[in-house]
This record gives sequence, C-alpha cells and structure tokens, in this order.
Amino acid sequence: MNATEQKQRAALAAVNEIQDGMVVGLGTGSTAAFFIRALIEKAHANGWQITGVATSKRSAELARTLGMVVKDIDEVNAIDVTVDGADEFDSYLNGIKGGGAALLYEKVVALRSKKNIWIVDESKQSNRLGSFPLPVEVIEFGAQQVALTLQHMNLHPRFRMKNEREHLLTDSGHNIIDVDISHITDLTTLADQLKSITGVVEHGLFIGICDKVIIGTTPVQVLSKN
Ligand SMILES: O=C(CO)[C@H](O)[C@H](O)COP(=O)(O)O
Repeated sequence: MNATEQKQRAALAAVNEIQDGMVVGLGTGSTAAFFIRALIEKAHANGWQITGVATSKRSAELARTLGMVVKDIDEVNAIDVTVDGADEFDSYLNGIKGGGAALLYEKVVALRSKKNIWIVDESKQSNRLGSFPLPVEVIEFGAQQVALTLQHMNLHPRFRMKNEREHLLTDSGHNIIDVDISHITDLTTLADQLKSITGVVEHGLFIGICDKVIIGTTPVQVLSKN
C-alpha cells in the first residue's frame, strides 16, 4: 500500500474518534485534507453538527467549501480533539511538524485541544527525530540575523523559498527557516534555545503534545500515550 493510500486509511480511522456536536481542530496538509473530506462526508450522512477550528487558510477554505461551519479559535470555548498530520514522529509520540508551513497555527490549536491525534503513513515513523528538517518560523524583520544565529548554532539554516527569488511566507506573513537537527540529541533543550531567540515565533518540534498516532498501514496501527 503506498503512502497516499495509507494517509487515506489513517484519516478514515480518525473519523471514528469524532462524535456529533464536537469542536474539531482541523490540521493542515494532504493527510489532514483527507480527514476533513471524510469527516464532512460522515457528518452530512448522519446529520451531525461539527464545528471546525482550522490551522491554516487552506484547511479553513476546504472545510467551508464542503459545508462545514468553521470558527476562529477565539470564537470557541474548547476544542474537543484536533486531527493533524506530521512530518516525523517517534515512539514517544514527539514529532516534527511544519512541512506545510502551518506549524504556528497548528501548535496554537494543538495546545488548546483536549486531545491531539496525528494521522500518518508509515514513512513518518522514526527512531530518532531529525531526518526531516526542522521548520523555524521567524518574523520578517531581522530574519537574516536570526539565520546567522542559527548558523552559529551549527544548524545549517535555509530559508524556505516560494520561488527562486522570494521567501515563502506563512499565513501570518512570517518566514520559515528550515534547520538541520539530525546531530542534536537533546531536543528539549534545543526547543528552549530556539524559543529564546528574539525574532523566532515558533518551531516545529511538538514535544509532549500528541496523544495518539494512527498509522494507515494494513491493519491500521495505533500508538497511544501511556
Ligand atoms: O505539519 C504539517 C503542515 O504544516 C503537516 O501536517 C505535515 O507537513 C504532514 O503533511 P502531509 O500530511 O501532507 O504529509
């Protein structure tokens, strides 16, 4: 079974975690898009009222186009569960996110959710995080200075590009600098160091946030925290 089929299977399995009336955090990326489509289909078929809280403009637009009520995070009292993809995860359910440049909103929504589920294909599983470049979201002003700091930290920074000349901008208008953390063993300390750099808004290390990973293999594998 290829990666796309596994993403679809994981997304379908995650829909079983949702009940009528829930407020659901909608992740970003190709796997999250499969989930959004499948959830809306089930909600329509069963007459469910589901409210979405999107982690990107893309996901909000997809969900609204398909008929879901999507609210801003500040318009809801609580988020019951968020279902999102991941770029890499380990056996502790820590991971790297932000391959789709949505890590800031994804983390804001995840940290306000009662439960976080990641849906993935098996290629995302890793014994040690760091094969996927870690996205660091930085404000436009002084972004080159932040890149220099990351260079001095031996993290081999590279601006994520929209095209040959322009930096990619996130939904918040920030830059993404991808860094190489494959040689770093203490990721908690790294996370703290990155957050302490003025100009850094967020990074894609999600440590202690995910509660469950659904891998769309046959049969589907589920890893749960504790
Ligand atoms: O973190 C993300 C977006 O910022 C995505 O969840 C991650 O990149 C996985 O994407 P996909 O489901 O397309 O493999």
